Amino acid sequence: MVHLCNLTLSKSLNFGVLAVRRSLNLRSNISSKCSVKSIRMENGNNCSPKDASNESRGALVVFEGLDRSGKTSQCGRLLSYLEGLGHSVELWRFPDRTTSVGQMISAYLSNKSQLDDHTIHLLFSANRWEKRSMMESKLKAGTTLIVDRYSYSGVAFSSAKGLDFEWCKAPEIGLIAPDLVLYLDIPPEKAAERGGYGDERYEQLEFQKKVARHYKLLEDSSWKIIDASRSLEDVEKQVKEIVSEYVMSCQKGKPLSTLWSY
Ligand SMILES: Nc1ncnc2c1ncn2[C@@H]1O[C@H](COP(=O)(O)OP(=O)(O)OP(=O)(O)O)[C@@H](O)[C@H]1O
Ligand SMILES: Cc1cn([C@H]2C[C@H](O)[C@@H](COP(=O)(O)O)O2)c(=O)[nH]c1=O
Repeated sequence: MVHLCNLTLSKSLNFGVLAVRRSLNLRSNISSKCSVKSIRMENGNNCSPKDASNESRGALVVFEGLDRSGKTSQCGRLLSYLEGLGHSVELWRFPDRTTSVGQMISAYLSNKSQLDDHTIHLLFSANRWEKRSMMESKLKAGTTLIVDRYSYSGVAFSSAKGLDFEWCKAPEIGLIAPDLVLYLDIPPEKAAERGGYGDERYEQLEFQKKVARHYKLLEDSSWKIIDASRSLEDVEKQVKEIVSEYVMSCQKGKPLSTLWSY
């Protein structure tokens, strides 16, 4: 089914570099605009007809899961692994607290400010939109992006507060769809036993149980569920086994697509 999306992408705002850019950059074919017709995909819509041209690109690999499920630890390990294989790869995270929007989010999460639930939801989304065009450029230039949290966190956490699920998804429509979502699955009670839990606003056991239920509603064909209650090394091994295949298929020219299919 043909689906019109007519996206006009904003120019990238300050690219607060959490990203670690290293290693070989195999190609440079940078286009930061996309204004277009799209075709429905399994977990999203094609970004533009041009993106269906089988050009080599980097993969968008997203880690999701409850607070303290081990995402940051696994992102770091995967970064080292892919760099070791000679890939161009960067590590990103959302919220990106370095931008002015990100600083508002950070103040909210650390209980230094209060915001209406809808407002903070839209700020989280805006924080992804301000990176959207840079994300597309990097991927098209052949850089694989490992991203610590993305739109799924946005929807799972806000809908767990009671906001309408579809309303929560709406501002994410048109962001780049991940090629792979690695969901680190852990019982909320076990995550709560891990270091540093309880420092920020959402790190409360009963709330995290609700978030886990809302995450499950978001699972689609791009997801792989990983048992994150195992050792760091066992989780790392499984992540590596899964990711290589996705990086290769993007190198072979899998088209970019956008969130969100219905
Ligand atoms: N598989 C594991 N087994 C035991 N401890 C782990 C494992 N993975 C991570 N940890 C520990 O749990 C804590 C949280 O890990 P990490 O920061 O990677 O999680 P996170 O999902 O990124 O957390 P958050 O979302 O709250 O930022 C750290 O102290 C880390 O060393
Ligand atoms: C991206 C995103 C995150 N959240 C929540 C999830 C976590 O509780 C915090 C971020 O903590 P981290 O240690 O920096 O991962 O924010 C959210 O509610 N909505 C989002 O879009």
